[in-house]
Amino acid sequence: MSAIELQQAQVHIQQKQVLKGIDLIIEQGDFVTLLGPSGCGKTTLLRTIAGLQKLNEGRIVIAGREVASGGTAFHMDPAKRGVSLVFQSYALWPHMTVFDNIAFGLQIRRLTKSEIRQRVMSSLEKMRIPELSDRYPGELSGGQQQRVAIARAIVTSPDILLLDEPLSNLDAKLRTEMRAELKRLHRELGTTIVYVTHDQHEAITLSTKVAVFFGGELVQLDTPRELYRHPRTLEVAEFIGSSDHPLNRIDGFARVIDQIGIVSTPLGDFRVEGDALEADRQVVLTLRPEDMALHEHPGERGFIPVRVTDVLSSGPESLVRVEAGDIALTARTLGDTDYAPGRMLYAAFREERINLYDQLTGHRLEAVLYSSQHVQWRNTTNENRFSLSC
Ligand SMILES: Nc1ncnc2c1ncn2[C@@H]1O[C@H](COP(=O)(O)OP(=O)(O)OP(=O)(O)O)[C@@H](O)[C@H]1O
Repeated sequence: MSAIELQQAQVHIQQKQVLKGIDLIIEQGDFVTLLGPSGCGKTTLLRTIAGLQKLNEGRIVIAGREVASGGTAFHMDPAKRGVSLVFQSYALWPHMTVFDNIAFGLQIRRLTKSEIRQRVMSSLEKMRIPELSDRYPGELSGGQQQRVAIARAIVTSPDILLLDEPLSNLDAKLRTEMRAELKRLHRELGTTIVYVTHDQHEAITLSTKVAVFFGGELVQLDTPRELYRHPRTLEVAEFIGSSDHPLNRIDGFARVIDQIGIVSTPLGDFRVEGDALEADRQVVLTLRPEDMALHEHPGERGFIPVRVTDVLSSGPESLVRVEAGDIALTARTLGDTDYAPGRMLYAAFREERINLYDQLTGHRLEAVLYSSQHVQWRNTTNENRFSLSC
């Protein structure tokens, strides 16, 4: 039985369709991150699962029980859904001690005093802050307040924990620390976690699966590794790993010649195997900066000559920006690389990491590309071209 199942979930807010028919299955014990740019509907989806937002169309099923249905206008009370929500703002009561903040949810369940004490302290221990139990929220740092908010959410042993950008108010160092804590907590509790963030680094390091949203639609649900390696659309490819390490994009034209699939690009021809090349079409090849190596010599495999434009070094790694004719490319290298602008180098691609997209639809084509081992270097008038030899 899945932990959460959304079927064609639609939500309208003030005449606007904020969620456009979401189909999403979250398995028990998963740590699923809802990721996407600001305004794509992540928080709305979390609030709809929690029951703080009404569903207009579709169904939501939690642990086998229907909790919301657009068709029958059924809406189960949030308190009965077996979920616990932690907000971005910690929402602690300032006039209560940490202990009382956490105990509050248990007191209304009519547990005995000793049961409450035992559960509150166990929850504080899980968050590694038992010594803070008598303090007031105003006496705590941001990171400590966030730990208390999470301790309060787990004290009722919910089956599902919903976290809405819980780390966004913390500084970078604390955020890294809390990420590790959340990962540990997930491992130890085995609770299903649904986590909202627009920070892709956070999504990739924390989650068992990432759900990527654009404009109220779920575009891809995958493991972090698959999402990074095989983004389903160009939009997802650009979004994942974008800001610091821009994706390399090369336009091409795919066709079949003598039953061999070929993609012609300004950098040369690639041989393609796959079932997606039945018709001539404009395509885009993408390659991450770490999948392009730079060499000082041309080698035997027909590396592509490139000219260095600049180098951005951050110490542990360097981004080397180069040009191959009109095409700008970025390579990511380990260490403090230093090439003078204008220097000629030779680029080699990890072909198995190249993704191919239909330029018109932006969808990824199922295809495998081969370049160097099938391509012979040809010294033509245009030094950036190399040609196919099969
Ligand atoms: N109460 C509301 N009134 C009007 N519009 C709303 C309301 N809540 C959400 N919206 C709209 O719904 C869309 C999705 O909002 P939502 O907060 O779910 O996005 P988000 O992906 O979580 O964004 P962020 O990362 O900025 O928090 C936005 O266009 C937002 O303006």
